[in-house]
Amino acid sequence: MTTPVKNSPMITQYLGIKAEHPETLLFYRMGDFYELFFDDAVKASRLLGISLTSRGTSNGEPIKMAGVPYHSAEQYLVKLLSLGESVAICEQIGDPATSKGPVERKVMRILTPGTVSDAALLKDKSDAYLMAAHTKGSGNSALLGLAWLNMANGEFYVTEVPAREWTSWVEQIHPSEIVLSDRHMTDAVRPAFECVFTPLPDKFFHADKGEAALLAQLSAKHLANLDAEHLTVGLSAIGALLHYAQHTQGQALRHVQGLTVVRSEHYLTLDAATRRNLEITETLRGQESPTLFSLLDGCATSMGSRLLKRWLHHPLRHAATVLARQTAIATLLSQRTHAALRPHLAALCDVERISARIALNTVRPKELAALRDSLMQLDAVRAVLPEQGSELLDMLAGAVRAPDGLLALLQRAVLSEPATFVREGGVIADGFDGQLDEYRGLQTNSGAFLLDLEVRERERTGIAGLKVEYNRVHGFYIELTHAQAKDAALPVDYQRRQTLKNAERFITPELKAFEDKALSAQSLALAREKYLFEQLLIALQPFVGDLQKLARVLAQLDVLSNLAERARALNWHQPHLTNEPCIHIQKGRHPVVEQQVTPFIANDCHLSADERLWVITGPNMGGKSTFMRQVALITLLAYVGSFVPAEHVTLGPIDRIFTRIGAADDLAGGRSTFMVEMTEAAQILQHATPNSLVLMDEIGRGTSTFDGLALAMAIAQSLLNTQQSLTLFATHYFELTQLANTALYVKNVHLSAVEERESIVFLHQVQEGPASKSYGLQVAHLAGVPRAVVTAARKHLAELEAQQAAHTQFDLFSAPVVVDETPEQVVHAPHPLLDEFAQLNPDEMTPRQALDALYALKRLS
Ligand SMILES: Nc1ncnc2c1ncn2[C@@H]1O[C@H](COP(=O)(O)OP(=O)(O)OP(=O)(O)O)[C@@H](O)[C@H]1O
Repeated sequence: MTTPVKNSPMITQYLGIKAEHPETLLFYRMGDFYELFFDDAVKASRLLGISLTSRGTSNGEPIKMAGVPYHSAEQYLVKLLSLGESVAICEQIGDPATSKGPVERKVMRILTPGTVSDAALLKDKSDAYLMAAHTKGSGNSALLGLAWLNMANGEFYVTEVPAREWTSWVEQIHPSEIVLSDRHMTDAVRPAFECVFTPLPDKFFHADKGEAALLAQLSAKHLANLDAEHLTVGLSAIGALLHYAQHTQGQALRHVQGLTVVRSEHYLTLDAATRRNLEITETLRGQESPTLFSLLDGCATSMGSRLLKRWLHHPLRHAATVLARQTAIATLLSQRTHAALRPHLAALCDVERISARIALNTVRPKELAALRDSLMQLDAVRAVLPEQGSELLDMLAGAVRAPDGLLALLQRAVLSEPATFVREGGVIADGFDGQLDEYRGLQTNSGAFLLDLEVRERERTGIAGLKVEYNRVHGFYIELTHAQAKDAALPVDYQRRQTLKNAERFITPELKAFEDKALSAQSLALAREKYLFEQLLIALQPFVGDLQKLARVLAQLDVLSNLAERARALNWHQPHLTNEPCIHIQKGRHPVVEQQVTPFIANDCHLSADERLWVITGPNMGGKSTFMRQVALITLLAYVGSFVPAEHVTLGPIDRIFTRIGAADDLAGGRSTFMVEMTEAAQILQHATPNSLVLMDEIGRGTSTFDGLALAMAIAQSLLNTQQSLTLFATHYFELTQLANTALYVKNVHLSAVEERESIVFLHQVQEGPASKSYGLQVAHLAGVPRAVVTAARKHLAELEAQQAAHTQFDLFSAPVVVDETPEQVVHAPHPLLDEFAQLNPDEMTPRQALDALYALKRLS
């Protein structure tokens, strides 16, 4: 037989609410504290380092309890969210004075890592996205629907892509939280980085419901109006996303007013490995600097910094938009406007996030005051913008306007320096509301009234020493000494209020009426302000859409003027775009490395349909990786619309940048160095096109020499002949430099270095031809490998070279004998092995066959 559970009414209420939020920490408001109970209390005390106590019993057991003060809850919430926890905020909504039993409470909103919008809980310069994902079909044809929302500004996106691109998209968007059907929640779907996964019942991922929710959210009649008529599984993701987002906010998402349908063909694709390798916003070690973003971000506003980050991660393929940005930067530079613009932009508040907070009814009075002050700056911003030269700037300048009526409303409604919270009062401006002015008048004018009353009562009673006074316990009173009270014939309306040792206190009907008014004026004023603030928020709702547009305009101006300033400070130049697939860079530099190394040696790069593949050799530390990355970064920056770190650049249309750089184990993912290397290579071979830029650094290094060489050779040939991509191929396999002798469109270059006694001096110059040697021993010496070891290695090397010379009829490192030379083709003295070699068709060989063929060649030598 089970004994009934004995709980207090309050704990019964708590358990009822908690049952609706089993996975979420419940912050249960009790007076000035948020309390947590039972397991939540244990978890919160561990995560937050707050003390664990107990209060009362449940079922005979002490109830564990931990709490945080209401006024400093934010710091605890920041910590919990950063740890990936979600918190349900349960407020008291009933009046404690009139409640029988526990005061009524309700969960007002749920804070989750992907749905926060409070400025204090978000990073200034980063966006936090909530994403929902769903798939349809299986195998190679499986389709992935992704919808993602930036709760802090209302931006809402959807796309449908092949399901195999899951990791790449998740790493690109980098959401803080991903909502998935509980059917799909497996470890296999988890991407490499930390992210919170929230399972939802499968019924929420329903395309029809998604369509209905989307149309209702955006007040649209048909999907075609939203350019979304082709969506299928994307709608399922949208449905779940909107449901979850509204559920957490406990209200409609009024700031979500549009949908961007993302199409891969709009953007230059950067796969996950490339984003990491190029260190766009995070170094390979996961730090925020030095990165391309940390170098470029001198934006005057947080809105600008966030937009710059988005731009850097989304280079465009639409040349006209890229050109428009370039022209805007050039115009700002030529008219030196960027410097004049900066102080005006720096004075602006975060219009983007404040508009979202207005829509979500979470805006604070000080934010409205900041918004008002920013709107007053807009004329000054517009005044310094160049009048002609860039259509984009003209368009932006035209849009730098406060929405009609908004500024006037804020000026009338909000005090110049309002209090932090409405509950403190002192938010609504004088003159905005007659009733509030009257309540405030009662408080401020009470001193004058009391003095006047005192004079009148002295006259009426003839007692010169009569005093009108106030204390908190007894309120207002007229005070007389015992003698005065006895002697005088007091007016009949004097009622005795209190008798003290030395004095008598009286009250009159007039004073009582005043007291009632004055004492209630303060609380009436507070209540009135709260009401007026709520009304103000309602009145502000229609402005949200225009404010969001204004925020986007200001952010663009900030990014463009920041890119202009950076271009001038860093000596960058405007790239030229052309229709031919090519990358021509003169005197290019690596933007980040050049800040750390002086002098940085600028280098050229020329890739085109006629010169598709550069085989890059040279010593370790020679600068191969730096050179390859700088080519990719210059390409990326050019398609962001920025100027670039090079003297002259001409670029054709580029669809993707692929990088296979560096070897890192993916221990967490259970993949070895070689497996990672081959997976990335496979991705490249499957997706690269003649318009792709491919960077291959030391492919094949992770396995045995022959396997590695065979694979490197076969991959290079495939890129050359099948994908026909623009390729930089850095390698330590000198055998690969032979490719230029047998194939068209290949060029050897090397990073130069000179020997100095036992050591080596790197020149970091890209020069034509293959490297003459690898300088491995000199680099080892430079790195501090003991002299004895280097000397022993030198001996081994001499022996190996002697053996090789005995077995080999040709010297891989010697310069080829040139018989005839044309710009397109170099003809070489025939070699007996080459006939055999020419028979091979690497494109049709498996890596194993390539390896076998290589052994066969070796036996022939
Ligand atoms: N163009 C340059 N001008 C000046 N210094 C450079 C240049 N390129 C590279 N360096 C310097 O050389 C160092 C090594 O460069 P990098 O890593 O690109 O060499 P690497 O040839 O790829 O070496 P490894 O083969 O060992 O990976 C860089 O950290 C930088 O300090």
